[in-house]
Amino acid sequence: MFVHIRDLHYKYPNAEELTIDQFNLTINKGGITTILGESGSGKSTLLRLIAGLEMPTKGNIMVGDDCMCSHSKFVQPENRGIGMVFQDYALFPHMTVKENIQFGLLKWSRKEKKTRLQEVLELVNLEGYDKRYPYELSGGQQQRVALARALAPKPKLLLFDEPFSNLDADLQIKIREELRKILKTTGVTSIFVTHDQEDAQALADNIVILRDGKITDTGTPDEIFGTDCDISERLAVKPRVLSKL
Ligand SMILES: Nc1ncnc2c1ncn2[C@@H]1O[C@H](COP(=O)(O)OP(=O)(O)OP(=O)(O)O)[C@@H](O)[C@H]1O
Repeated sequence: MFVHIRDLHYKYPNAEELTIDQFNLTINKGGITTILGESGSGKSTLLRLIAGLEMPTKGNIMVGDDCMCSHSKFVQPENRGIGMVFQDYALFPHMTVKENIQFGLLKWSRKEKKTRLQEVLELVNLEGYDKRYPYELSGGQQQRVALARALAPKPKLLLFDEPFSNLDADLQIKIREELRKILKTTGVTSIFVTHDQEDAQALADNIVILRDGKITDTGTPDEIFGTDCDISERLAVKPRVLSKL
């Protein structure tokens, strides 16, 4: 599913300034795009707008045939074909891996649910873990369950908000390599937000650099990081924004 963001502006009702300012972006079907920016640059806000959890103040976001603008009605992301993975995994602690993964498959038949559970467990390399509870899993395994749960309903678009920030450095490298392979196998369009340049470089087909709610640069990882130019200047958030955190 392609994503087309046109002239997007967003201001929180209680804020004085725009958090997202004249943002334009097209993401092709099947692509992996990373939004890279420092704390306070507007990454999570942008992701919430794409998910339809906030509506634009101005401009619009097309996710496939679905257009969101200032007067759109709220629709649950999963009903728009959008899956989300957060940094804290957001697994239900009282549910097994199987129950967590099948949670979003309410309308599926028993047989379809069983087949899909096996498919996604295989995809994330967790066959045989279906009866475990989240507290019986390592951080990396919990992250893979969160991914399996997001993939289970066959979303057309997957959104990731700092998905690796709770993992240690070695596991982070391993999981992001696995994740890139899984996403390319499924062909799902994906958007990551992160402040981590290595995540952005290792995962993305395309990188968008966000600063104070505006795009300062876009390109492939080679185009963004392949120069001698220090990108910290392009990432730096103005102190006045940081002072609000
Ligand atoms: N509910 C809110 N009301 C008013 N301002 C908000 C609200 N949520 C976030 N902001 C402000 O919007 C700006 C962007 O916040 P956002 O969470 O999108 O940034 P971020 O890049 O995801 O940061 P981080 O990496 O720290 O999560 C910040 O200045 C923040 O203070």
